[in-house]
Amino acid sequence: MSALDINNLQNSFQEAFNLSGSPGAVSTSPTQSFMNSLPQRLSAAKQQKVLKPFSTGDIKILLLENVNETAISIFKQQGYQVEFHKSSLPEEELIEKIKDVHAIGVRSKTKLTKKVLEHAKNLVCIGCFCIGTNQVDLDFAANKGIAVFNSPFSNSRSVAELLIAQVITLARQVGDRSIELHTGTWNKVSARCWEVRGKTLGIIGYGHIGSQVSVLAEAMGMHVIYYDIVTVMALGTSKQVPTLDELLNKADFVTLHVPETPETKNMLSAPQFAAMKDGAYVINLSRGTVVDIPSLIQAMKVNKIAGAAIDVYPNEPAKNGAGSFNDDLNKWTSELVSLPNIILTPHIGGSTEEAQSAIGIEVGNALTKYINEGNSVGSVNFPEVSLRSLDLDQENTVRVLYIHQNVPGVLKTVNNILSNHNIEKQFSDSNGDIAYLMADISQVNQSDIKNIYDELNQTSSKISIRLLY
Ligand SMILES: NC(=O)C1=CN([C@@H]2O[C@H](COP(=O)(O)OP(=O)(O)OC[C@H]3O[C@@H](n4cnc5c(N)ncnc54)[C@H](O)[C@@H]3O)[C@@H](O)[C@H]2O)C=CC1
Ligand SMILES: O=C(O)C(=O)COP(=O)(O)O
Repeated sequence: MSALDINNLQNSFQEAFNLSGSPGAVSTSPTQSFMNSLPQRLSAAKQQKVLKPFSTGDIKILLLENVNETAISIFKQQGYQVEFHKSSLPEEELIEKIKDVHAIGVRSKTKLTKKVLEHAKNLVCIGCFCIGTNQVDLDFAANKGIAVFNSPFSNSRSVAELLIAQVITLARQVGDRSIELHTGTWNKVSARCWEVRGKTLGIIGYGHIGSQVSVLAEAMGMHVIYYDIVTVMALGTSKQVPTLDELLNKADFVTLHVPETPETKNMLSAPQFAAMKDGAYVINLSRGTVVDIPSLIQAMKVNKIAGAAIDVYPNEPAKNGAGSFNDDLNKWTSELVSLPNIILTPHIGGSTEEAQSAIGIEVGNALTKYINEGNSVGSVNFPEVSLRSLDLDQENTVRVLYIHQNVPGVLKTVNNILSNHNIEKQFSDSNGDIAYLMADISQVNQSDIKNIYDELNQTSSKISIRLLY
């Protein structure tokens, strides 16, 4: 089913959206219900405490951190209710708002921790409108039946291009010359300014971004070496080196493109700076936890490191504005800004029109397909399950979405519950402790729907259930 076809999937019913409190007798007919006005249906549902067909107009989405308008437009086309904020929210406000919504869209700043997610009563999915997903407690979300989606490479090129700009900017001390001239000082120098041709770029993390960087750097005549925890195919004439130390010993420029994990925390600290060539340059466009900034400051003060470009920080301000990047946030900020040849950018690696627009479309469509169809393809914490579209021409067909613990015997129990009906199609997959079964069943009468729901709800390994029709 395409994103546009999803518009048609209105005859659906979803207890997980919790529009009507606990389930009671089913009283609305699926075909008639979509024709009713939303306020009518809502008020009927509230009074009778019935399970009722789901309408996209009931879905509430909270979008934070200036998620792109392409996503807003996709959600509005579906008729979802969209609440949009330009910045992230303080934790207490986030907790208040997350209680009510069915989906939330964030970028890299908003932390969706266990503490926050515990308050989410209706949440079925999270969209990270970026690459990184370290800001979300993925395991906790999965165990709560909340699928998380991201955009794995829509901003990779933007990051790689910025890295190339930073390599040349550092090699030529462009930042310092620009600051000087802004304040009226003409300082024409060539000492310790270099071409990048023939120099060695060391890439730590040769994934989507690192490998793109490799191609661009070689086009400028740089030699490329890289270090990664897995063996990755070398592009062009680049070479993988077996240890981080070897990379640090050989590279003129060291650039980081690893995710935030416990293993990458302070990956560059005092011993690693000591292992680098005298006069090397460091660039961090990955995550603020990966470089130990006080050690970097020290290495720059003794001229071990000739320059650095930093885009990401352990603590980043919640919103744009003057005075927000200061020592209250990161204790060393004033020391960092006073160093020569240091380029500081406010986490803009992925911030281009092209990237943001593409991310909005990609994640917007992924959330829509999950909400409307149960299709979890692309999820980072869930089994990836999809079925072709629900056959709307076929009367009395219901899609069962059953998220459960991955333990023996579940399929037997579930199929036993579904066995009075014709199982048209079914797909099930697991990812660690979580499993997800999707089935389209036909020959289901209105009165059967509540029974199916109740029986599935009593199964011991159930995490969450949605029924769409
Ligand atoms: N500054 C910005 O605006 C942006 C920052 N990022 C950051 O860049 C990171 C990398 O992005 P992608 O290249 O798309 O990720 P990716 O997942 O395609 O590649 C990451 C690579 O790092 C490697 N790796 C993981 N742990 C490692 C370790 N301990 N040592 C060495 N290698 C290790 C992986 O094997 C993989 O090849 C993201 O996780 C995100 O944190 C991404 C986009 C924009
Ligand atoms: O894509 C990523 O992981 C990034 O770091 C970019 O984050 P942002 O969308 O700019 O908050």
